[in-house]
Order: sequence, then structure tokens, then C-alpha cells
Amino acid sequence: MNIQKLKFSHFRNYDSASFSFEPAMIHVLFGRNAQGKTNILEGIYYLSHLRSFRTLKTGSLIEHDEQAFSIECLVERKTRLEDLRIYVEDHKKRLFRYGSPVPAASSFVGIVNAILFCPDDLNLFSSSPSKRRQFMDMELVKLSRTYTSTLSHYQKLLKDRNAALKAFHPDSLLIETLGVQMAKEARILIEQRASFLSLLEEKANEVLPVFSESAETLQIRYKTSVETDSENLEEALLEAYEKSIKKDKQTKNTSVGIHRDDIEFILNGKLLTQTASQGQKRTVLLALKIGLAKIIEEKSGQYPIMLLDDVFSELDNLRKAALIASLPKNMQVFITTSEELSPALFNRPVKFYTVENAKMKEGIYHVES
Ligand SMILES: Nc1ncnc2c1ncn2[C@@H]1O[C@H](COP(=O)(O)OP(=O)(O)OP(=O)(O)O)[C@@H](O)[C@H]1O
Repeated sequence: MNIQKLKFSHFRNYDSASFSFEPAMIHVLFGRNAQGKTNILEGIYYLSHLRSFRTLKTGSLIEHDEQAFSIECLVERKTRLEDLRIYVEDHKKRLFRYGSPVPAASSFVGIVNAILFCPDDLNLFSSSPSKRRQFMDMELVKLSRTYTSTLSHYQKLLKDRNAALKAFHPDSLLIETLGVQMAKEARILIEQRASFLSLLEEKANEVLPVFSESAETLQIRYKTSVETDSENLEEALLEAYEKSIKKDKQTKNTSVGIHRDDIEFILNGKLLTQTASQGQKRTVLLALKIGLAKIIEEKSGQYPIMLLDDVFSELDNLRKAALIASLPKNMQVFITTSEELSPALFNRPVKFYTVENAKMKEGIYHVES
């Protein structure tokens, strides 16, 4: 998948700007801080996810003193060229494909498939389990339609069960019936999550050796309230609900289930959060993102677009070169950096751009600070 053209209108610090990009090439966006490099990545990410990775407030994406923004792109998917446009005004989003309105966001999300690495992602390992579930769900939703519909049905059932637990006189039969339906959906979700994580572990381990002189191995464990290899997952889940029913009635909340699950990362046999250095966490995260791109390519026949925001800080020259070497050759990549990089670091065609005050020019220009 390749973005051929991108156009911003009143998006962040871009009043009106058009960009052209090359297929399957690394694009390095160089420039001083606060010039608009990350805003370009944010625009591409927005096309992919219909939300920003930096803010939940859509209004802050509109250029100051303006009322609306739009992002347009021409994206090449396999042999097809998609013409997409997003127009956002007053929290209202309008989506267009080839100029015709797209009524459902779910039919728009994923036409552009972008994977992002940004410095905040490093919190994945130390933040709450919900962030790790979000990481897993976000990717599974893009990979499987069954996962999307099953997850949304499970979430509805969970909401209904919690409402039933909150009732003045909780209806035990209703709670039990909802539990039976939840267990059915949870089994499908657990199986898909566990197999996704095992594939991700395999792919990340293919990439990891490129980054380090010593052999490193990563294990990714799905932590759920029941044994994932248990013969009858549904029964095991029902037992878990039954065991916790007294507590659930007291707290008026469903305390066990896949909405509480977590992922454990183990590097060289030790819990990653307890022993890994910042550099190791960064390389594991990069291996996960590249592993993810490989899974997407295997499932869909095309690589996603890779957005690497400020990826080089804290990486020594060896690791920088290793990162570039590990990027699949036919993947379109965007890298932002405020440090000047030698073209010798790159083992494949690369285009350098300088971003200054919301203007992007080809080449590297030294700007007086
Ligand atoms: N809604 C907005 N309207 C106008 N300008 C904005 C808006 N939001 C952010 N900006 C401006 O965009 C610039 C920040 O852009 P961006 O985050 O892309 O920086 P960057 O070049 O990636 O810098 P760094 O290297 O520090 O990450 C700042 O000058 C900021 O004031």
C-alpha cells in the first residue's frame, strides 16, 4: 500500500499543502522541532484510524482560527487507486470515497492501513492492561471482521450484565443467561487473541536478532482468567463467572472475563518491565511493529504504511542501520527526525525532505535556529 498524494487544508499548522510520495520508499522528514513533521504522520494516521494518536480532541486538529479541516489522499492498494477525503467541522466528520459520501466510519477505517511507532508507545509495557488490550484489539479489528463483530457483541453483553448487577434486586437468571452468551463470544476472542499473539511473537523474533549482537528472545504471553489451552474454554469461563458472582453482586461489576485480560512480555526469560533497558524496550517495540507489518502482508497481500515518529533518538548508529535494514523492502515508510542522517545509513532508496514552518522541500537544508 502506498500513499501517492496527500493534501491538507487547515490541518494543524498546514493552511493548504499538497505532497507527493514515492511507492515503496523511505521518506525521511527532517527539520527542527515544532515545524510540522509529526503533523504529516498524524494526517496519514487519521486517514487510517479516523482519530489522532496525540489527542482525543478533534478540534485541536483544526488550524487555529479556522472552522474545519480536510485531508485528502490518493492511495494505491494492490492495483487499485483509492481517492479518499475526510472533512471535519464542529466534531462532525464527513467521509468520501471517489467523491461519494461514505456513511459508516467502519467502511472507511482500514482502507488506508498505517502502523505507527511514536515515543509514547514505549508506555505500552508499563501502562495499564487496558492499553495492551487496546493495542491487540486495534490490530485484530483490522485483520478480522469476525473479531470486530464478536468484540462489539461481547461489549454489549458485558454492559447488559453490569446493568443487571446494578439493579436493586439483581435478576440471577438474567445474569446467568448473559454469562452463557458472554462465554460463547469470549471463547472466540480468546482463541483469536492467543493465536494473534503467538504469530506476533514468531514474527518479532525474526526481526529482533538484527538489532542486537547477542541473541535475544521474546515471549508474548496472553494472560486470561482461564487456561487458554483448556479443553472446554466456555465451561471454564462459566465456572469463573460463577465463582465471582458473589463479589460481582457486591461490587455491581463483572470482575472476571476477557475485558480484564493482559499481555506479558518476557525478554530472555525475564519480565521485560523489570529488566529491559530503554534501548531494549525500544528495539522490542520496533520488532513488534515490523512483525505486525509482516502479519498484515501475509494476510492481505500488501504491506501497511509504516509511520516512525522520532524513532532514532536513543538508538546508536548500529541500531539505526539495523532498523533500516529490517524494514521490508517494498513497504512505504515515513520517518521524522530532527537529527541529520547520513545517506550511508540507508541500504535502499531513500528520499530526504526538510520541513520548515509547515513547508516541505525535497533535500536536506540547514536552517538557522
Ligand atoms: N491546530 C493548530 N493550528 C495551528 N498550528 C498548530 C496546531 N496544532 C499544532 N500546531 C503547530 O504545529 C507545530 C508542531 O508540529 P509537529 O508536532 O508536527 O512538530 P515536529 O516538527 O514534529 O516537531 P518535533 O521534532 O518537536 O516533534 C507547532 O508549531 C504547533 O504550534
